[in-house]
Amino acid sequence: MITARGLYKRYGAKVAVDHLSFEVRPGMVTGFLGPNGAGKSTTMRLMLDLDNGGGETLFDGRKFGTIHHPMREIGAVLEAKAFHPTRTARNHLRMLAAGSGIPFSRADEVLEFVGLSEVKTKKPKSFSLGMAQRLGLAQALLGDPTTLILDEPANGLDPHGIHWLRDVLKSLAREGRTIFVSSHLLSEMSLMADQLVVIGRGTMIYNGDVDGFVQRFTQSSVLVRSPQAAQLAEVLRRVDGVAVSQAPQDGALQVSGIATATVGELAFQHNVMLHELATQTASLEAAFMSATGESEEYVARELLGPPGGEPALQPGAPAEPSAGPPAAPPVPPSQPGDTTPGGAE
Ligand SMILES: Nc1ncnc2c1ncn2[C@@H]1O[C@H](COP(=O)(O)OP(=O)(O)OP(=O)(O)O)[C@@H](O)[C@H]1O
Repeated sequence: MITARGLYKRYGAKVAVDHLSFEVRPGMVTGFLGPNGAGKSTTMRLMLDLDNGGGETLFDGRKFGTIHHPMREIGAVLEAKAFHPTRTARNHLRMLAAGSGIPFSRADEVLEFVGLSEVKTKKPKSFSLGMAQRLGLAQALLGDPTTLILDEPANGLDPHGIHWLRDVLKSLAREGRTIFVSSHLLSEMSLMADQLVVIGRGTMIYNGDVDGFVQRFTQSSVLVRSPQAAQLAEVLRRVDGVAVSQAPQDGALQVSGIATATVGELAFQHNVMLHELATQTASLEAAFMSATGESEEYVARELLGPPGGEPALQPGAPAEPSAGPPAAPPVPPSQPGDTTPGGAE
């Protein structure tokens, strides 16, 4: 169990993490979400005593600094490529193992586990980002820790790698470990996480289960198909607070502001035949956009105006807010579920 209390960090006048308190429970995966610059990495660094700031974090009731061999209790990956520049992958892990009283044989075990056995005698500087992520996870698992803290571990992994990572983290959680993982891949997070901590501009937006987050920040709707759709739409529009729209292609009704069961009851009462009646729940991505839209700090702006018109932003001109880093260059269409406007850190 991780207990974070009053975490606080300021860079000059900028408050990066603003009195964050939350718990991360064992036996499940807790996702850590927030827009770019929300303070996720800073929070993780504070939790691991890698940054000076306010507040405290307890791991099963103990502060990080008081744990004798932290690697054997807490495995962390905060930066994908933080490896020794000249050692091989295996020697890098052996060196860390030696410092924590972990047998050398464990290095080969974890390399095998993450699928890097074939390249264990290669230097990590030649590794792709995805391979580096795998080595980072191997490093985190070296001491067979009960707690894992991972910052963007899916970054750079291919679809197979992402699928593999999800299975690994879920099964590690099922073994009773505490898993705290940040990611921008929301579709992935919706498949992986049980609980969420969502922050924006350093402050808490939501702390609870995934379904609760989606329910709180989106509105579910009801999909209805009926040969008497027009008649049913008329009935539904008479109900207070209900909005009905009809798809021009197939005549399906999209109804909001009413429970699915009530739609079924009204159809029955008015002798309307139904071919389909389904609750449509919004995605985690939709909930994230709605929950964090206000707290998005770094918002990409269009570089080019309409064809033939004035550019909206001259190349090289500063983007607001002026206190932040330079405007992100235009990015290609993002992956499904990827809300990162400008890529990783
Ligand atoms: N060393 C630093 N000096 C000054 N400001 C910093 C420093 N590190 C982070 N910040 C600022 O603190 C805020 C939080 O940054 P942080 O990297 O923790 O966010 P994040 O949620 O991890 O972002 P991302 O999703 O882009 O990785 C940002 O506004 C960032 O610019």
